Amino acid sequence: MKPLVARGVTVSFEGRDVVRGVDLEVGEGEFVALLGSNGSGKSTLVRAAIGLVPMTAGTVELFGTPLADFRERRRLGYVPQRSRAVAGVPATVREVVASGRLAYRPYVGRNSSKDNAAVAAAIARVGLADRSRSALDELSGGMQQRALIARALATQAELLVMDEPTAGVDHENQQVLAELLGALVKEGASILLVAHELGPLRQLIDRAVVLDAGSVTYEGPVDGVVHEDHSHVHHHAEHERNPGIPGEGVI
Ligand SMILES: Nc1ncnc2c1ncn2[C@@H]1O[C@H](COP(=O)(O)OP(=O)(O)OP(=O)(O)O)[C@@H](O)[C@H]1O
Repeated sequence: MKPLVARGVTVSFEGRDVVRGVDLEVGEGEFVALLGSNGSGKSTLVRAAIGLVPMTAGTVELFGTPLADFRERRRLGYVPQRSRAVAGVPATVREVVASGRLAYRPYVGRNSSKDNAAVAAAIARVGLADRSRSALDELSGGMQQRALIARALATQAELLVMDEPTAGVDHENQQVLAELLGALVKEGASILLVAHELGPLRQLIDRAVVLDAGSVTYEGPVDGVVHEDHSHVHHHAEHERNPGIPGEGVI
């Protein structure tokens, strides 16, 4: 059963279509990259596909179940854009990762030893064992990103949806991320990754989908993607409109 099948997805904000009738699939064990410039609708599309943003039109099935009936949230690991997730959150690495286990709890209560073991394993896996008590906002961008990934790992998700995990992350951390994601795919995970630039992740991608102004303009091997870094053109325009916003993809 395919982890994700989306058909004809349209999302409108204030009467403007920012995603226009997009089809998107992620097969079992597949690593799909969703590429495109700033504002092309990538985040909105993936957020709609997992039910975080309402669709104006279209259908989505997660693991063969229509989105509206999908209850197995634990099968899904969402790694939001770092800025969206981290801004103003004083939590420690451990707390953030432990929040990934909430889907397993039948009611609010203490963590079980199984929860604690899953949290510790996920933190170790991303190489943050010695930082688990650090506040997230004291860590580097790359470490924050790894903590967010650990949260998704702690849920033992089958489909990981990651929004720009490489944005603002140095090359060494991108390499760590590539190794980690490569290992997860080998273990059978499916991944939908939103990105501007793929860096060391490029070699892992099975299929690329390019969005432009809310529509798919390319789908196929990553080597066939042209003008991948046209994003910078838009990117600068975005910054001029939002001069207070620092860094790549930090909106
Ligand atoms: N909640 C919202 N309300 C109104 N407009 C929105 C909202 N979220 C996104 N938009 C607009 O929708 C368009 C697509 O945004 P989206 O974040 O999906 O693009 P993106 O391709 O992911 O870009 P980025 O790389 O900057 O995240 C943009 O013009 C954005 O301003």
